[in-house]
Amino acid sequence: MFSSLPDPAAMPAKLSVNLNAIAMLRNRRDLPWPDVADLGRIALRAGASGLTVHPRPDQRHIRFSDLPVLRALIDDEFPTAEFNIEGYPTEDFLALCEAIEPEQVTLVPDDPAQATSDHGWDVEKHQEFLKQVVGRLKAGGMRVSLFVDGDGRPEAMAMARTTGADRVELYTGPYGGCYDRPDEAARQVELLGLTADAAKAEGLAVNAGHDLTVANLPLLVKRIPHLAEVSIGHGLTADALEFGMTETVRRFCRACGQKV
Ligand SMILES: CC(=O)[C@@H](O)[C@H](O)COP(=O)(O)O
Ligand SMILES: NCC(=O)COP(=O)(O)O
Repeated sequence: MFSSLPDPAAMPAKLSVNLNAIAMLRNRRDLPWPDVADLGRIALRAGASGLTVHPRPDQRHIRFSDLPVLRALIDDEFPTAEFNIEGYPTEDFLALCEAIEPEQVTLVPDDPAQATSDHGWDVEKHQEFLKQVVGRLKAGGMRVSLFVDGDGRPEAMAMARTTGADRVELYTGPYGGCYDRPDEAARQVELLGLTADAAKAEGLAVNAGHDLTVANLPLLVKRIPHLAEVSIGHGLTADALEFGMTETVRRFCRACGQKV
């Protein structure tokens, strides 16, 4: 069912640490801790390749004021790390990206009222809009990734390519939700794998994220040896409470196949 031989050309997936959950914890009080930038620094020192944030219009997690601080952290202390900003491309979001200039923007079709992201783009329906947004962000020097469902449909990846996006990010929520159902997890990872194969055939690099954990990463990276990056927040933050941020980032890097 899964490809048995590793791709010798494949590099282990990079880990981008999503700071939304830490910001949400901070926002419980009108106090500046836990400090999002301090935790981002610890994550990058421990071996993460980048930081991800998903600012939402109500700023219930990351605040807009966090963005320049995180940009400066990467620029001043970790110049090879990447900043990934995720979100729905409103005019405000696009202007924010143009001001901060993240290395990567991940476009997500979420509604402001949604608790969290729970589906990828219907690229066929939004093709013209996405083409315009992708073109604008790429003109600003940013890599663009589209959040897509990992449902194994090759035609969706062909559509994604027509927008001019560089990458797709596979929505791994349905896979993450199978933590106690190994048979269904195997089915979901195969669908993700088929989607990733189709994306690769279209010349799109592949990221993945949502509800990934140390336990479910190894099967994902085995099925998708060309996986470029995973962005992880919820499960990683939960583990950081138990093991500390440094040890947790190392565990996640190892689960990606990195030697740390
Ligand atoms: C795009 C995506 O999958 C999300 O996982 C998201 O970035 C997580 O953000 P929250 O933790 O704020 O729900
Ligand atoms: N892009 C997905 C992401 O950044 C993190 O999602 P989660 O690990 O918080 O579910």
